[in-house]
Amino acid sequence: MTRIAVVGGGRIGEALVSGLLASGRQARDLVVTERFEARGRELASEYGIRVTQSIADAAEGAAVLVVAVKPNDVESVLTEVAEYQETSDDDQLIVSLAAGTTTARFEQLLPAGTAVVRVMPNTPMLVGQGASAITPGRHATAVHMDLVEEMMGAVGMVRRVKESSMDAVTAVSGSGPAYFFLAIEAMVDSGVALGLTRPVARDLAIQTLVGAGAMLSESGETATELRAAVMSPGGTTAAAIRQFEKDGLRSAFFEAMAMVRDRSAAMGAVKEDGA
Ligand SMILES: NC(=O)C1=CN([C@@H]2O[C@H](COP(=O)(O)OP(=O)(O)OC[C@H]3O[C@@H](n4cnc5c(N)ncnc54)[C@H](OP(=O)(O)O)[C@@H]3O)[C@@H](O)[C@H]2O)C=CC1
Ligand SMILES: O=C(O)[C@@H]1CCC=N1
Repeated sequence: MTRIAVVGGGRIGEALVSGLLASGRQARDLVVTERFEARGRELASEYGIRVTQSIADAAEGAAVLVVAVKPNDVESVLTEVAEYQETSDDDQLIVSLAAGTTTARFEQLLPAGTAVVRVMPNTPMLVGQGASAITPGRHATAVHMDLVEEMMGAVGMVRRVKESSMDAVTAVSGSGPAYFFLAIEAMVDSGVALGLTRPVARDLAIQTLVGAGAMLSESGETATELRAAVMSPGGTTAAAIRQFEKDGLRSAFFEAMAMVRDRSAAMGAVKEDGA
């Protein structure tokens, strides 16, 4: 099976590894590079995978090299990857999970002709429920895209998009889990303020999100139709929705997600001097 090296064993690197193992991929086909030694030991013992501090060590024999470090660390990681590729016969497919960073930026930092596929994943891939968008760099072929689609498809759903859509994808699904986590925090606190115990408020709020999500994905009805079905005329839900609209919840989403788009675009700018 295709050997995958993941550079960066943080939250998203772990989510990918965990999701891939749960989907049936063998631990011997995965290797992680993590510079923080204690974190590396934690991942090795939790998942039974090989963890190394050396990028070259992980890259050797891997068909795919996934870059799962913070955007600020991408340049130093790719410098090491480029050094490795220039001294070896391997020509791995490079898969970027980094927000904002364009395939052009990756190509600038890697040997000429390197195949790059950019992915915007999200953390629910940890439990096989991820949502990813993928887009090819200039040298990625249909075979490379199929390979990445299969890899990310093992941990959730995948859509192919144009690279110009990646900032919007980040606003919807990349950052999206955090919006729902925030909503749950607020619902639990509010339930407690209204007299529920915290465990009861928590269980009810979480199952409500899970159930609503299942209805959205399985019923074939739109969010608007499903919301209307909860809102009895003149009833309790209508009172809540009226207050949310009065407080600008809908426009808060528009503004917050435009902020994500702008932040992602600013991180992605290709350096003019090619440095
Ligand atoms: N978290 C999320 O929900 C999502 C994140 N992403 C993207 O994924 C990437 C990673 O994010 P996230 O996992 O949250 O970040 P983390 O900080 O949790 O993980 C990054 C990890 O990479 C390690 N690292 C950095 N440089 C190297 C190196 N040279 N060699 C080996 N390991 C290295 C870091 O070590 P150290 O701690 O020592 O710095 C850290 O453990 C980012 O680019 C982000 O934009 C994309 C979609 C969703
Ligand atoms: O917050 C971030 O920058 C990353 C990208 C999408 C989700 N987390």
